[in-house]
Amino acid sequence: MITLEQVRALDAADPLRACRERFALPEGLVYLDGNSLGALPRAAVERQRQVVEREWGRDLIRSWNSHDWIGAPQRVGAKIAPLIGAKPHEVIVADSVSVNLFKLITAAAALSPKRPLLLSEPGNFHTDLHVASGATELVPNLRLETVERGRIEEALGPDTNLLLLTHVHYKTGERFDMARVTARAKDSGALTLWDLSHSVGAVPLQLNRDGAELAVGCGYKYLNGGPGAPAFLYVAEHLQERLMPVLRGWMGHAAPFAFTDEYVPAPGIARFLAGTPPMLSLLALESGVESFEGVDMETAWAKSTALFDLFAALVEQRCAGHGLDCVSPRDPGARGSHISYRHPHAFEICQALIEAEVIGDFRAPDVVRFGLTPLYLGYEDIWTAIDRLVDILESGRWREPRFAVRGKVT
Ligand SMILES: Cc1ncc(COP(=O)(O)O)c(C=O)c1O
Ligand SMILES: Nc1c(O)cccc1C(=O)C[C@H](N)C(=O)O
Repeated sequence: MITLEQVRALDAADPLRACRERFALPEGLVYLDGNSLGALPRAAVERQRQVVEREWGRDLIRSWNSHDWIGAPQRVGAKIAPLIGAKPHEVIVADSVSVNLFKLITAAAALSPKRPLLLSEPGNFHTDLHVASGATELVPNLRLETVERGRIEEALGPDTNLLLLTHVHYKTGERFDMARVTARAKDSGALTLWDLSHSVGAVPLQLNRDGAELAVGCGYKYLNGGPGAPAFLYVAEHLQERLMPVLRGWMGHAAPFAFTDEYVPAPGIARFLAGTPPMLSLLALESGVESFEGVDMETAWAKSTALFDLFAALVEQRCAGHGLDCVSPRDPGARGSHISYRHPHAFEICQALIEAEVIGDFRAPDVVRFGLTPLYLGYEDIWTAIDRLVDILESGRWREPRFAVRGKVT
């Protein structure tokens, strides 16, 4: 039996406890949705004020040079690099994950025009599959095939052009073995493009060590970059000069201010910029990435696994018989930083929890999902969340009709 005293002892011994102060979170709220929209870093508030009032308001267009706005995509990319085990010049911030997927799929597929297969898994995050299907209409001969994750390695072959996978599954939290899968794909002559949206800032990543060549990732989840924060993309050093962007914007030109008709890609990863970066959002993302300062990802991951284990154990201990079925792997090496449960009334339970100030989210058709963000969650938060969940399940309050009302966003 886990007790509140034991849980409080975990908080007292938590090396990341002080990090919570880096975030502005409403009192009494248990926020378990940082894997969908990260919390607000306190530093972002002052930084945004400064950017708006001084850099935009006073210095105006001079800020592109004087405040190095123009260098921000590379600068913030370089700050993300240590979180993913990449070199600073292998990461750049731009656009959304969806757009970056398009850029990398179309550029990478053109490297092997005789190989027609773009391989992914069914149930991958839908934007990945949608962008991939659009790319097949543009790249001659390319076709998209999805194969269940357990059969992906055997599906790789001489026809495979590109393997497109989400490292940590957005719904279940299942995690691929990046090193192994990348190596298998390489053996068959294919490149792998990893979507790190549910991994970056959550699980320790070593892209260089694991041989990863292409990746994209989200800025507004665990990186705490704010709603609609720009995303990032990674291209391994040795591939950068070989990839020719299809989406050719002036910011990715070798000399944007030469205003020439001819397209000459910028050297290195900068060619994957397209249009003008959204400076307010990009600088908010910089504050979000800086909220990891001094945090070792192995320490964060150790806390994530402990939060997960506590959550799972408390559900087992206190919610037995209420039909919650954990769909996330128990093996920490095989999962990310969220825990998900299947339940026929997952939507209503999720809504009742939100009313009780425990914010998780619902993923259709029947999953309630809880993000475990070690920087700003304490162990007692998990205890409180389960306390409120128990109350909702035992009282049957989730059956009240208002909890069945669906908004546009879940
Ligand atoms: C795995 C995954 N890929 C891509 C996206 C979409 O990213 P964006 O909205 O930046 O296109 C999300 C979530 O939004 C996601 O979870
Ligand atoms: N991007 C989102 C949004 O604009 C509204 C609501 C949710 C999101 C999300 O990021 C969803 C998230 N990618 C997921 O894993 O489900």
